[in-house]
Amino acid sequence: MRVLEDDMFPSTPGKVKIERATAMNRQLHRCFASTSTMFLWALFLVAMTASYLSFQSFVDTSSKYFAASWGGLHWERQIRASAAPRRPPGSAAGAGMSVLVTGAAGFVGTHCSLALRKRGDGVVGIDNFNSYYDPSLKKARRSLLASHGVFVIEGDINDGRLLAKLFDVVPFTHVLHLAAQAGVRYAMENPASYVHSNIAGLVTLLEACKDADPQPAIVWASSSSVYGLNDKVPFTESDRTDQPASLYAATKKAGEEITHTYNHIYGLSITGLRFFTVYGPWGRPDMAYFSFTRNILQGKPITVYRGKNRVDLARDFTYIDDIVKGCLGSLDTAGKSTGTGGKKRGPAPYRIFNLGNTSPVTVPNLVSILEKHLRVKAKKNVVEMPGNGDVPFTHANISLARQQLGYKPTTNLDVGLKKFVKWYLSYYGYTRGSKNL
Ligand SMILES: O=C(O)[C@H]1O[C@H](OP(=O)(O)OP(=O)(O)OC[C@H]2O[C@@H](n3ccc(=O)[nH]c3=O)[C@H](O)[C@@H]2O)[C@H](O)[C@@H](O)[C@@H]1O
Repeated sequence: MRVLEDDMFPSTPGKVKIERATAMNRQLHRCFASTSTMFLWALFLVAMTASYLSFQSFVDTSSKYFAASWGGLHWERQIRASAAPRRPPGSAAGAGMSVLVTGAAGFVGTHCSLALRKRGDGVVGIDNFNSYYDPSLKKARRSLLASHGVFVIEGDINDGRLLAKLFDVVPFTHVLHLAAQAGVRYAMENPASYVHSNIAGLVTLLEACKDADPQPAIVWASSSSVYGLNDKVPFTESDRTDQPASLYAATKKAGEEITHTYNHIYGLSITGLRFFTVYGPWGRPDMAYFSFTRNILQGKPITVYRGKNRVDLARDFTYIDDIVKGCLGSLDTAGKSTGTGGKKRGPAPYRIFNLGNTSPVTVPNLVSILEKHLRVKAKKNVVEMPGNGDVPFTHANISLARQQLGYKPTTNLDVGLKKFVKWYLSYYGYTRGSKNL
């Protein structure tokens, strides 16, 4: 510091004060000038950063907006192409349907969409790709559908504007409504999601259908869980369904009542299908057969629930291909809706069918079959069924579906699980005989 001062100031004493003062003024001025320059630079940088950030957020928002957006000529063209039936004119099977499949990237939705497409019907899918379970599986299903010419829109059934637009672009003859919040026990974790999809979403969809001209016929997924605490076996469509054991079941039962209202007031043709624990390739990872398979292969324990008095739980497990036949049979036999311009012109069909397998299997038996096909022993924790909405058993009477839809399940649990395991190993990259199996 000392050295610096000496260097800066001349040694002549008389001049020192003046020169020092002048020098100090210069210094101060320089200093002031550089501070204000720095201040200006700082201001400039702040302004640049702020405009960069706001530009970024604009880009983010608009890219989100554009990603979630729909509409436009290209979009409409894709929808029309996907919705167009491809049956040869004059073919024995008739002209072909144009079906809007909700939940098309879901398990049952994918299988039904493919089956419809393969026989020459037009299909447009809609799915919100939510994260209830691994969305990458839903995206893989969407790719499979795309490879067969089925276009799946990413959108929510709660979006009334989107639905109105869809009916504007395509006069769908049928709606296969499979979008839902599924899962019995998850309702205790996230009750609102059941109300959002199974109640509010359903009403939004029905509103769009009732306003559509022509009105489509609707086939939709109810559930075996509506039988709730009913203990009269096998479960028949006319049995009591006013004692649900879970919120999930209650929302499905509400769906049956809500669809009845739209049938009664607006003349919508309605078919509700009570599915019984559907399983198979491309299935739902939240279901027991799927999560058991995953855990068994990873050497992790599985929890097997048991009923009161050590009674095993049982389900009327139904293979996906049988369910698909039931869904297509329902679409084929659904009578027309009768309303136009939101007004009913006459009575329209209202039907409810069980789609089950008619031979319940206990959960421990399910585990044994999986062990056999996986060639791995399960580590089982057997615990008493918690009070979480589960019911001890299900068993379908399918006489009505057999009679009216020609529904006849042909795959037993052993055969069905063998097919599931084959798919699972291939999809998740396991190779028999290698060290990963
Ligand atoms: O048929 C139906 O209506 C319903 O079928 C299934 O519900 P659920 O039968 O409970 O099917 P899983 O969750 O696969 O359970 C099957 C059986 O395994 C048992 N389980 C489940 C999970 C577990 O960790 N351990 C276990 O023992 C359950 O108690 C049940 O008895 C579906 O998840 C519902 O979406 C569908 O509506």
